[in-house]
Amino acid sequence: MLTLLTSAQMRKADEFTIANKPIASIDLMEKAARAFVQCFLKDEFDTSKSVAIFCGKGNNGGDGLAIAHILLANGYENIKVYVINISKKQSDDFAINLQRIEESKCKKVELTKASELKNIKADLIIDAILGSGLNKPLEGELAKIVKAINKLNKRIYAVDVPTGFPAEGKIAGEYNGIKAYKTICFQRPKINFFFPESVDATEKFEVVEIGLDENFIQNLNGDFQFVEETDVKGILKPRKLFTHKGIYGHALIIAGDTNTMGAALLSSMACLHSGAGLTTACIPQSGLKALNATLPEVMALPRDGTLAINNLDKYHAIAIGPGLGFSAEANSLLKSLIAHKKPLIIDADALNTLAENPDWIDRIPENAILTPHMKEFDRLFGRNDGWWERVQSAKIQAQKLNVIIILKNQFTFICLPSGKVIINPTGNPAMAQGGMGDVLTGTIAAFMAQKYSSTEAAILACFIHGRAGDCLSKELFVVTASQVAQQISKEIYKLNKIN
Ligand SMILES: NC(=O)C1=CN([C@@H]2O[C@H](COP(=O)(O)OP(=O)(O)OC[C@H]3O[C@@H](n4cnc5c(N)ncnc54)[C@H](OP(=O)(O)O)[C@@H]3O)[C@@H](O)[C@H]2O)[C@@H](O)CC1
Ligand SMILES: Nc1ncnc2c1ncn2[C@@H]1O[C@H](COP(=O)(O)OP(=O)(O)O)[C@@H](O)[C@H]1O
Repeated sequence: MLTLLTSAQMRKADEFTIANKPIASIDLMEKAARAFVQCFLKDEFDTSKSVAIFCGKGNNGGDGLAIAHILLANGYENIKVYVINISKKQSDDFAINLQRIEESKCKKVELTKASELKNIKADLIIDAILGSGLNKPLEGELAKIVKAINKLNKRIYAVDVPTGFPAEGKIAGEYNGIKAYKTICFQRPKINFFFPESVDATEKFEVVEIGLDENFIQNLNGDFQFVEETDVKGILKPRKLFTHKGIYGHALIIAGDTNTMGAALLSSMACLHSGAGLTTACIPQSGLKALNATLPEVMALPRDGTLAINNLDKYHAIAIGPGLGFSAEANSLLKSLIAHKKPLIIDADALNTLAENPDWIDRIPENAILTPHMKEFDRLFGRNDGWWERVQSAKIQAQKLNVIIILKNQFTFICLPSGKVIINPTGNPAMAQGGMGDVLTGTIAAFMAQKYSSTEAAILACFIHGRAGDCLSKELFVVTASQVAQQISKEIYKLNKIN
């Protein structure tokens, strides 16, 4: 699991590396600039293009100056550096690199006013005005300069973080910073890149390694962690010889209503393909035919208004909610399940039922998993102004209630009772279609039935669900929830095989 860093922690990692490795601060900057250029050249190999590099006077600006130097050495002849005179202060490494630029053939001008930008005719722009040192919103002439740079309408590459975009913390109001095509950031992605608001600041980002001390970074107490394929491989267990269906647990999916039977089918299908030994779908009578016709492996537990919780003892994991609707029976089932202390997943309509019965929330069993999307989360725990606030709130609730909150989005945030937030990197917009969350719920239920811990089940399910969508989307514009459900077994197989 990769630990993500705040800007303050990044500075600590920087200081530690300089103090403990044989590398001086200016050489670390040079290394960062080289790593940036290497990445930049993968996209931009036409050295006849002209490049305008906008530099502030801190270390981000220092990087920009070093990048100018290295690009010149790589055959880019038409480089011009614009030093933005926004402050009297300058960092030591900026000063050293400025001296180097002044001694080179690189063209350099000082820029104080947005109006001076009118005549700039570069093919490409590199933004090195402000990086992780941003400590207040952009305003005054600097805001005007940034606006004018955006208006040049050229492809912008940002160094480490686009100027004006906070690397972490609340993203306030309307974004007025640099709108980059790509941000090439150092050692770790910025936490805020995982929130939807970042689309205004950068279309994409790429992380380059600059040689900071990895041991030190991993031992920092970072709240945010990032799942890697190796983590998933480390958790997944192979199916052993002589095992039988009883070993892999019995999952119960309480889902579906007259008009939303599909949700129950999708969840149950995903549960089957994710390896539960037995899957039972608790559905309305009206859905029996559909279930038997489409998923013959799944058993049915019809809901006829008399279902009682003592029928549920034999199940190893219970998921409730997909397409469940809002009946008195569904209400009382959820209420009694909460008291039942079984491995539990609460999704969709069951989350909305919880929101209408807030006094049940405190009684949710330990390590239960809640899988809200943004709207369901806000209904449950109150409105949030932006994603930073929402994830902070999910983090607090997961700790307070001792549950796992899987806050779903393009990047899904798995908030643990320990206060850690695990970011899932898989998944893509081809998956933005109804039923996808039902599939995730079935997958989590299957892993819980197979006796993975709630945390493991959450990590495995989110990663593999997204990976299935990623694999399918290589040749499909949109992937359906059924396709993802059916792909899951293949993805588990691939991950297990290479173990
Ligand atoms: N591992 C690492 O960490 C490495 C980091 N490296 C690089 O260092 C970068 C961080 O550099 P940095 O700390 O010097 O900050 P930077 O972003 O250049 O800002 C400078 C000054 O700007 C000012 N300022 C802030 N907000 C403002 C505003 N809204 N409007 C106007 N002014 C504003 C503020 O001055 P103040 O307000 O305090 O007077 C601040 O001190 C990082 O992004 C990466 O590129 C690599 O070189 C190597 C390894
Ligand atoms: N743009 C996207 N990128 C990655 N994953 C996505 C994207 N859009 C949707 N998903 C995934 O699809 C699922 C959608 O869940 P949800 O909104 O509950 O769907 P539904 O209610 O239709 O079943 C989540 O797991 C989410 O992470």
